[in-house]
Amino acid sequence: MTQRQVFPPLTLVATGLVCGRGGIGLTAALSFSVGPGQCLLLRGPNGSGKTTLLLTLANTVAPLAGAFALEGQDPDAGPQLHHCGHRNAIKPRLSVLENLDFWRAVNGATGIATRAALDEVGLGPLADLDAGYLSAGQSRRLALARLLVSHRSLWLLDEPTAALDLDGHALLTRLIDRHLDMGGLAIAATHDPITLPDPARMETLVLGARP
Ligand SMILES: Nc1ncnc2c1ncn2[C@@H]1O[C@H](COP(=O)(O)OP(=O)(O)OP(=O)(O)O)[C@@H](O)[C@H]1O
Repeated sequence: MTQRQVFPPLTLVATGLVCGRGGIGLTAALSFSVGPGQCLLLRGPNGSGKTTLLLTLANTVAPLAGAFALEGQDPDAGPQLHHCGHRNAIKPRLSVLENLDFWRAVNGATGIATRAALDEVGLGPLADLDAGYLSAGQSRRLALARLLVSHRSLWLLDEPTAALDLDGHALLTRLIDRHLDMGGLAIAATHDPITLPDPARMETLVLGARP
């Protein structure tokens, strides 16, 4: 249950959505909805279209058929989604803090302060290190920190646990759960288990093997 509706109450509705690459369909016609305080887990074998579905919902790849909409959106409210893709989009010559400041400037300073976000993901002590020196898991934590400084209703997360240690998994669970508490919504493609304290908040969509 949503504890306090900080984000606008949006619902992502997909109807007969077929996603693909290069004109080749990867998914069946998908119909689903994700409302405030809900998380949809995307599962399925390699190549089944999880990343492609996320890219489609991020308006990066055009759907082959069907449609989706973020219902309840105020057209004047600016971007409502943040896509956390496979790559961490880190600039190696900038410090960890400068990387996050950059993204906060690009996305709009609507979330929490950059130092607070770094503390939250455990990177506070590394704020002044060149980001190119971060380990794989630390780089992933920096990508997660971008979610916190950006304050977007809809999180699209592609393999968010990649390279994270057990503490990182717990961190991710905590971040998603708090986001849902605030009435946000999340869609996460993952091969790892993600378990929220309230399982009723989470649904799973399994994509099939590629024909
Ligand atoms: N331009 C293209 N033309 C044809 N097929 C493509 C093109 N670009 C990507 N593909 C194929 O589309 C599929 C992409 O799958 P996608 O990355 O969405 O799957 P996934 O479920 O996220 O996989 P994984 O679990 O491995 O991350 C792959 O099989 C890839 O080879």
